[in-house]
Amino acid sequence: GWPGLIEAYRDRVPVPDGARIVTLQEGNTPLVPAHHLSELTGCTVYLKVEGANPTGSFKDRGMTVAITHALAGGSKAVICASTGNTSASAAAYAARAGLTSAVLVPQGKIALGKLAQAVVHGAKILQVEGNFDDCLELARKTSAEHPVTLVNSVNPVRLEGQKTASFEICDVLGRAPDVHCLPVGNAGNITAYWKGYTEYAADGVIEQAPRMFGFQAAGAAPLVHGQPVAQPETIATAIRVGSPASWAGAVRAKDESGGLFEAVTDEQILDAYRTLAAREGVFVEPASASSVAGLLATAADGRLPAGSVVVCTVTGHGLKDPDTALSGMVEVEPLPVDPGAVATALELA
Ligand SMILES: Cc1ncc(COP(=O)(O)O)c(/C=C/C(=O)C(=O)O)c1O
Repeated sequence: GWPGLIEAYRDRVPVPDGARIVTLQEGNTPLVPAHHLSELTGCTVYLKVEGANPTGSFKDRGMTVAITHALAGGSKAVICASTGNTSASAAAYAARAGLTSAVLVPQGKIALGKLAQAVVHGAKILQVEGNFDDCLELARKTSAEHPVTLVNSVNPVRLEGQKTASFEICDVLGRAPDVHCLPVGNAGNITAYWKGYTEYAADGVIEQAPRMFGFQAAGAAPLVHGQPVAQPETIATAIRVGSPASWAGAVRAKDESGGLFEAVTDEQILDAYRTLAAREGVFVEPASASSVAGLLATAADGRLPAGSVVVCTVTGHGLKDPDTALSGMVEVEPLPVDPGAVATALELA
């Protein structure tokens, strides 16, 4: 069976000699053909469904490596700032490794499912009076002054794990896509994908790396504006980041690949979110849908050439954010135990 990322890409993911591998068999996620999106755009579109990872987001790719390194280095505790998925993943992998974990989350801005994960895995959860950017600064300062390992994506080993998604895509398709769309918050993931594609291209595994299309929420789009956003706002709380830690890496990926950054509104994100669930059968959290919102926007305005082979990474499972999913629900009165009532309710009668 699938051994997990480190074993699967042993020669490409560095771990300390003799290290005990901490894995939940993350990776090897589905690359689902998106028939409806392909029809809509005139492209051949695939979804890289990262919600299929053990804790429901792509963060597990980086965390298996970061926790393996932390354990090998004799750490007893790890810390991270998070909009939710990093903390969920850190809590799970730390628990598996017997390490304690501390997570700093922005007050009131974390999706329910992610908080539940950090709680159940036994993380020490600290809500910070500030946004994600404040949390990250606090985590960095705390780990600089105390014996606790920082496992945010500023820790480069995280990106060594996350780059494996590019390898999987090329291994399955037998080539790189022409264009890769993904949501961008703290910008570790776009940086990691570019690293993976360029490593495969340098080794001749693929001929051409894709153009990287990074999408940010319109209210939290520092890379689009070229400057930090002081008060980032979006329903897509996972990418509610005003000053990406991997800013330079993201700009390098965009420039070197001939790609682009673009903003998508919360409305476009929610439309894509609903279309994914209703037409492709794929349930993702709002931030993840921004990659598909961007696909649709750039196909509509001609920046995405028809006939392109496109992969959209959808980064987290929809169950992470049940509130947003249920916000569209119409309340219905309970029915009597009567088939006639059901038929009427379903307008079958
Ligand atoms: C579902 C989902 N989609 C996209 C992103 C953006 O990735 P980056 O651009 O690499 O930050 C995140 C990031 C989450 C955190 O940063 C965190 O959990 O602290 C996410 O959870």
